Amino acid sequence: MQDTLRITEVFYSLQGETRTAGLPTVFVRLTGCPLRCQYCDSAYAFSGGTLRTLDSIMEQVAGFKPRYVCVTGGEPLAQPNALPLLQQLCDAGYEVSLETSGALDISGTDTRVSRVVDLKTPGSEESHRNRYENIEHLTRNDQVKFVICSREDYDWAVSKLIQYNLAERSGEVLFSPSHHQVRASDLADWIIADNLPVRFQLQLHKLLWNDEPGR
Ligand SMILES: C[S@@+](CC[C@H](N)C(=O)[O-])C[C@H]1O[C@@H](n2cnc3c(N)ncnc32)[C@H](O)[C@@H]1O
Ligand SMILES: Nc1nc2[nH]cc(C(=O)O)c2c(=O)[nH]1
Ligand code: SF4
Ligand SMILES: [Mg+2]
Repeated sequence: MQDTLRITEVFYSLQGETRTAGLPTVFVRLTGCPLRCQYCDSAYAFSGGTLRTLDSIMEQVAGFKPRYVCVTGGEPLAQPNALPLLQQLCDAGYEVSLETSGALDISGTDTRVSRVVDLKTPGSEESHRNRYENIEHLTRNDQVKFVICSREDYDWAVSKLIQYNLAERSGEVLFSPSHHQVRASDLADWIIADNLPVRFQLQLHKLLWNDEPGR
C-alpha cells in the first residue's frame, strides 16, 4: 500500500498571502484540522476530501509546471505523510511553503520549506493551542503570521513580537487583518504609528475572487 494523504483540493492560483503574494502558485489543501479558529475561511476542508497517493499528487502538481507550491489545509501537519510530501516537492525543485497553525511540531519538516507559522491570537479562540517550542526552530527561511481580529489582538501580537524577537528570528513577520473583523486601514495605521518591523498583508485572493474555494 502506497503512502496516502487526504486531500481537499489541488489548484493553481495567485498566492494571496505571505512573502510570495502575487506569484502563481499551486495549492495543495490537506483535509482535517484539530483547531477551530472562529474566523476560519477553510472550514470546508475540515472533513471529506479524497485519499490520494503521493505519486498522484506529485503528478497533478507537475501538470501545472509551477515554480511555487503551497501546502495548506486544514492543518497539513496533522497528517504524518505531509512530511514526505514536502520533501518530494522540494526534491522536484519547487519553492515550497507550508501554512501551519503551529499547534503541531514543525521541527520534522524539510529545511528547504518556508514554514508560515500562524501564532494564534486570543481573538482566534485557539491561542491556548500555540506550541511555543516551535519558535526555537524558526530560521530566516520561515515566516510568522498573526491574524488580527481587534486592537487587543494587535497589542498581544506586538508583545509576542518583542518577547520572542520574531523579526530577527524569522525571515518575515506578517500582520494580517482577520477578514471583515478589523478594518485593514486601522491595522495599517497602527503598524505605521508603532514603526513595527513587520509586513502588513491582505488576502489578495479575497479581493480578486471574494471567497471562492479553489481560488
Ligand atoms: C486556512 S489556514 C490553513 C493552514 C493552518 N491551519 C493555519 O491556520 O495556518 C491558512 C491561513 O489562513 C488564515 N485565515 C483563515 N481564515 C482567515 C480569515 N477569515 N481572515 C484572515 N486570515 C484567515 C489562517 O489564519 C492561516 O494563516
Ligand atoms: N489564492 C489563494 N492564496 C492563498 N493563500 C493562502 C490560502 C489558503 O486558503 O490557505 C490561499 C487560497 O485559498 N487562495
Ligand atoms: S488552524 Fe487553520 S485550518 Fe484550522 S481552524 Fe484555524 S485557520 Fe482554519
Ligand atoms: Mg483560502
